[in-house]
Amino acid sequence: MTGGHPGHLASEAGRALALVNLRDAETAARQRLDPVYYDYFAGGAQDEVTVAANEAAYRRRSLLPRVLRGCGPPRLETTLLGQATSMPVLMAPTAFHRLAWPEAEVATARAAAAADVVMIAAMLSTVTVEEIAATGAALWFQLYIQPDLAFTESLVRRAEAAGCRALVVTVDSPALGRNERGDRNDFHDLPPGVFCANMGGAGHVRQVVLSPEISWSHVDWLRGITTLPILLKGVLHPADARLAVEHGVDGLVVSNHGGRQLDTTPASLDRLEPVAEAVAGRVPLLLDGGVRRGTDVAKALALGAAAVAIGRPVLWGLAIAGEPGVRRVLDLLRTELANALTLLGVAAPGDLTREQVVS
Ligand SMILES: Cc1cc2nc3c(=O)[nH]c(=O)nc-3n(C[C@H](O)[C@H](O)[C@H](O)COP(=O)(O)O)c2cc1C
Ligand SMILES: CC(C)CC(=O)C(=O)O
Repeated sequence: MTGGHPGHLASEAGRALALVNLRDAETAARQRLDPVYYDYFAGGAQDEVTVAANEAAYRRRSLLPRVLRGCGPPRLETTLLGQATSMPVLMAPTAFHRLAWPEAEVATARAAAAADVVMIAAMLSTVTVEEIAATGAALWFQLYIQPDLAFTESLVRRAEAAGCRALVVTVDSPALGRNERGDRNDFHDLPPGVFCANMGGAGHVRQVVLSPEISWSHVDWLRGITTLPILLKGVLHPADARLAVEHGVDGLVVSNHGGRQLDTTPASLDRLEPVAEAVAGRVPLLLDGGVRRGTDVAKALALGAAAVAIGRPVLWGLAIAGEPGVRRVLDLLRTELANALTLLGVAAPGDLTREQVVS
């Protein structure tokens, strides 16, 4: 073999190609990131019990392949709430991409567009939703409903005008989770030049309000002001899933916010079946938290998710190499998922069945 291992290349493309899996991406990102920002991205609430539980839940379950089905190469294309995507994997909304890479969410969105996956753009992005949309990526918009409903409505109108195709309302955040890494690092403010671009205007940047006053009446209000599909992100209890359907919600993201809100909540994967039973197929379910392997995606789909979302791995790819880094993360997961489905003996994600996951 001639030439160096791609890891020896200094270029962004070389660094991206050197990644063999999503776990490598965290290791490589950690080497490049300011330790304070690494801690912000990697960390969770308090003892990080839930952060660990999310990944452990995938390890606890086994996959049961079928043989001799002659399926041919699997087809990964999926449609979610009318949105076509190249695979059942979305980018979860994550705040503050400029802490990872100068082009921030624009680089992330370019990777989403190149990979033909949906990016759920965070309300707390460091470039505006209009700039993110200008990349041509398929976007959904994540919203923290603000007590100032006029301001919240203005954000919804901007997301609609920018072409976002769904609203993802985060409901697990009536307060901020207690991130002790941030306390130790004294990381409580964004550095100069980094700000919540969607919250700006009239010369000042609004503080986000994570309000314990937000209730189902706000969901009803939102339902009344927009025709976009509404998903609630952060539902773990079957009773809440039922209420969501009754309130006209179009989809749910089963999520514990990557273990960053209430610590010691169960692994999101462990809540998928109870929530699926409660909604009984009336709305599609997404799942996030701890998805790091194609086999993880397969397990989530077999247990009832229409798709999964990944949070931190996107940030790791971004921190390593910007757009090519994020593309690499998505390519690796796509290749792993295709390989897993082939080995499972299924032709498409929708052909996975419940009994192919055993405990
Ligand atoms: C650094 C970081 C910032 C996040 N910011 C948001 C946010 O602004 N809004 C939101 O709904 N979820 C946010 N999340 C949660 C993610 O959407 C997602 O639920 C979680 O990251 C999934 O777990 P994973 O990182 O293990 O894939 C954030 C997660 C991380 C790691
Ligand atoms: C600033 C926070 C509200 C963003 C977030 O959701 C998170 O860091 O998990």
